[in-house]
Amino acid sequence: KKLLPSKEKLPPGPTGLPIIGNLHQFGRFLHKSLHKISQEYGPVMLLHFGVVPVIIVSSKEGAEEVLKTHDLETCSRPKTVGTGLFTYNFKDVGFAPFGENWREMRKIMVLELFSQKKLKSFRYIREEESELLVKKVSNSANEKPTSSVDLRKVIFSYAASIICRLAFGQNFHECDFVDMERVEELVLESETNLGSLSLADFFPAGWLIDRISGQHSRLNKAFAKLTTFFEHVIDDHLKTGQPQDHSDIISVMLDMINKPNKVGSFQVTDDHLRGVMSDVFLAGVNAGAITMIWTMTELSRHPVVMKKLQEEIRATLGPNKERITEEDLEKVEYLKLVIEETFRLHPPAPLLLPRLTMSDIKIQGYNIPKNTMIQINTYTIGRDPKNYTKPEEFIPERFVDNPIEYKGKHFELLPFGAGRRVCPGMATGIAMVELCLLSLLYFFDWSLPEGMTIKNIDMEETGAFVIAKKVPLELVPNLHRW
Ligand code: HEM
Repeated sequence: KKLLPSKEKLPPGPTGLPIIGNLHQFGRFLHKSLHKISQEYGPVMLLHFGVVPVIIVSSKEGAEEVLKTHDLETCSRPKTVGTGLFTYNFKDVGFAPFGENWREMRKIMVLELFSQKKLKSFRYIREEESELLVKKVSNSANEKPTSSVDLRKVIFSYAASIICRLAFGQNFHECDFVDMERVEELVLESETNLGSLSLADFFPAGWLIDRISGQHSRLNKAFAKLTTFFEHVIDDHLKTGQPQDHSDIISVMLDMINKPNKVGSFQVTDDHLRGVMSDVFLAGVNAGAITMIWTMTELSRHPVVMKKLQEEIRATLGPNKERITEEDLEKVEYLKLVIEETFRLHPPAPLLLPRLTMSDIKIQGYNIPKNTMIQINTYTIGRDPKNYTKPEEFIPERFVDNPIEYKGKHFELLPFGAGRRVCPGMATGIAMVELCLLSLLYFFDWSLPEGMTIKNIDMEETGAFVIAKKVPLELVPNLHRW
């Protein structure tokens, strides 16, 4: 009652139980449970996660109001136990509440990683890593009999190598403190714990149950692994005396930590450095890798689309190319549509990141008080028959001559979010995704492992904020003969 003082014109929602609210109505995946509940209660709902009221928005119009009309009022983030831990007490970008800390960290991140200049100068890293990826897959294709490839491993290793080279200045192919073969385990475990809901988030004495249930210890163990990895990276920078050369974001931030600022101005601390590393490593590797895996999965389930796509790619780029470059990305129109369609059906972060209202606002005519958490369900928006015909089907052609694109201006497709908190890594993420897919589809013909049929392809999901394919995708690569 205290949190929602005005009963006037609140959104509808299912009646909850005392203390636990609506938690008992949720299944394993929040986005799917909320999708189901929204079919009954409509596109703006009020639910209670324990004692915490949460507004769920599941329509294009509602999303536009939250992310565009009320951008300044809704651009803060609520705090949870998991996000506090993995972001070094909200000293990162993704989960920092709106304010100076967020503004300064986002500025540094954009300048050091995502400016036009950086995007251009990091191009050779992305291209080199995609060549290495092709070499790795070729090795399996050259084996006799040809063996299948675990695309999850290969793709995670590709994404992690790019992110770590451009952000941490670290070439993981030559580094002995991280096992690149198992990098996906580190990323997926950290992300799942970061996004997992602790009871302490929803009940006044929930922390006690978290300790008894083991949730507290699980979070801390996963966090310790990630921290150990970061400490190695930082030590490496300190050892080689790099802080002054400003060649990567870690060097730049170490330099800022060592130079105390004038009284009253913003001071970068050790926690800011680790918070940014956490964002870059988890957000940067995970969402991109997951998108590539879902795209290859959907193509394997739709051989007609796969064939059309490969024919278009090979006809456009011509035969016997030695390597794919980012210039080639401009030429392959249908690949972009296939990725858009994958984003629609498998948005990597289906609920985006939660928002917190900073003043009283109205969404679709309902009163939403200050300090209320808002979740936008892009999973439902992507499946809304008002936005898309035959929404459950994978039809990339729906985007032909269609102005909808994914950059945050069209609210029926929001894989990167929109507004002030839109993903700053969008251009890097999309370049990584397109380059990897183009390389895999130009050089190889793909088939399912022996005995497997399209019907057996498992579509089960896993994850918390970011939703991945649970069962690794195994496919057999065959080098394409011209
Ligand atoms: C295909 C790749 C990617 C996808 C689909 C993706 C998706 C997203 C989404 C949905 C959000 C939440 C936006 C919102 O709440 O409105 C987000 C935020 C964010 N992403 Fe990405 N992302 C990708 C790549 C990257 C990369 C490569 C990086 C960094 C290396 C990155 C760093 C971040 C950060 C720091 C935020 C938080 C922004 C803020 O709160 O101000 N992302 N991303």
